[in-house]
Amino acid sequence: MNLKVRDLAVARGGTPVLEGICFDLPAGGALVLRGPNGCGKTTLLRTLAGLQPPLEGMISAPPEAMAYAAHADGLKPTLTVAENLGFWSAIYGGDPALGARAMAAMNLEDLSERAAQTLSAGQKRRLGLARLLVTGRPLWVLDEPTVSLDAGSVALFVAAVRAHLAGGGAALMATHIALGLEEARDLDLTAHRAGPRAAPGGFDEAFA
Ligand SMILES: Nc1ncnc2c1ncn2[C@@H]1O[C@H](COP(=O)(O)OP(=O)(O)OP(=O)(O)O)[C@@H](O)[C@H]1O
Repeated sequence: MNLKVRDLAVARGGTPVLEGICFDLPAGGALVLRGPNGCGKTTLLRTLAGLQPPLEGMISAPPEAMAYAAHADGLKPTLTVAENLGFWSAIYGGDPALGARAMAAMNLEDLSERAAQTLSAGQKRRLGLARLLVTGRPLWVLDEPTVSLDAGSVALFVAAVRAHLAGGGAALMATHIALGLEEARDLDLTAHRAGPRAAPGGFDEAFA
């Protein structure tokens, strides 16, 4: 599935943050959002994933096409690793066999019977990323996916992304690190910071 974004403007807490965002993300492609802390990467990803409405602009793909992995891993703390993946597989209507593949891909097999709440931060993150693999959704929307991961786990993550792209998926992610995913394009958001806007229905509009 191709994702087209045109003239997108997004806000956080009622304040415009970014505007004029345009990009194409074709099947098999990866795009990395770059920009300093607070520039609006998370806000843009949340908007694309359908968690908040855009101020304006067009997003061609529906949220149902996307698997969103936020800062919080969204794990069920009292369920085991295997049960978490089974839970998410059932939610997304995916193939239950994908759970075993996801565990292998993110090196979770030895932890399969451990409750998620007993995992280390990096292990929890690996489980959060394994969740992507059971969704069966074509567009991965990832916010700082490598936080807490060691170098070996970053490599596993990059391999999982590459496999997803090779299968016709696409990935959009915000990260501050160099992933070694050479095929990914960068989108620098610095030039898209939103300027001040007239409030709709304000003095100028009412009396012009
Ligand atoms: N819940 C909130 N209410 C109001 N403003 C918020 C809220 N969350 C974030 N913001 C503000 O919105 C702006 C964009 O934040 P956002 O989290 O999208 O940036 P970011 O580029 O993802 O940052 P970082 O690299 O630090 O993760 C920032 O100025 C931030 O302070």
